[in-house]
Amino acid sequence: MFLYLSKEKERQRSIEDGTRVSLFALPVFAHLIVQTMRPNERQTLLDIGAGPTVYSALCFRDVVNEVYLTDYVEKNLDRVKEWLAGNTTHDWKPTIKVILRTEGGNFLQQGIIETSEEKARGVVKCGGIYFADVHQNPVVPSMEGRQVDILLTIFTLESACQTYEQYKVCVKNMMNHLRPGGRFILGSVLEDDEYNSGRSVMFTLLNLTETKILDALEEVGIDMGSVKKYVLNDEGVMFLMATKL
Ligand SMILES: C[S@@+](CC[C@H](N)C(=O)[O-])C[C@H]1O[C@@H](n2cnc3c(N)ncnc32)[C@H](O)[C@@H]1O
Repeated sequence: MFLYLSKEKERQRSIEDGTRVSLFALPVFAHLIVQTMRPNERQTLLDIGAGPTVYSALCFRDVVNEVYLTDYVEKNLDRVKEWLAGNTTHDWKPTIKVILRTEGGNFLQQGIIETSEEKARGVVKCGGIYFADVHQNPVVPSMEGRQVDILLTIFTLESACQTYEQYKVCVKNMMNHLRPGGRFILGSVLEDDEYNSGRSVMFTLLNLTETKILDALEEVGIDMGSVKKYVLNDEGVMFLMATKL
């Protein structure tokens, strides 16, 4: 029992490390999208491999009308459904504070944290919470034949794939859910084969270089001239946003 609890704590800490970086990158991309896409061009966002998290809904609450949160693990989807129903045991307020601070907003303003969380719930209520498997086509069976304006996937492909060949197929599968002219947002661990908290290995990962990732995106019709990327060498992660041709 003790071992289980301590593993769970470490898992939580490792997820928090990744989160810190996401909460910097996603609000920046959200801001860029508002500046470059008209409201009617940015109605829908699909997050593939959201896990038990609602970061994308929180960061894009004012950018799109519908957010679809998806994952492979049913338990993760249940956590998100609990949050949507207002029954969550996880306190999202500290996360919302960080997002508001990155956005340059006044997180001390009375009621702003609660309002922001309600807005995020609203966009997920207009969207949905679905099963996804990046190895399948369609990746999200409930959205078969549907394409969204923004497709986002953070730290998912490298944990779901064991070979680079698989990775390229999964990128292709996912891209079928993005409309031409839509934005693709990727967060990836670079040049590492394990996701850890510094003390123990949490997940094994496909070891990816920046070049390999960019090559895979070029093959599936991403406009390479549109790529905006942040490589955080100290953290060993890359975030990028690009347009599908
Ligand atoms: C490291 S977590 C990232 C979660 C979240 N995106 C974040 O930034 O914290 C990787 C996620 O990928 C999901 N995943 C693993 N295999 C998958 C697959 N074949 N299809 C879709 N999602 C998958 C896992 O369930 C997990 O939630």
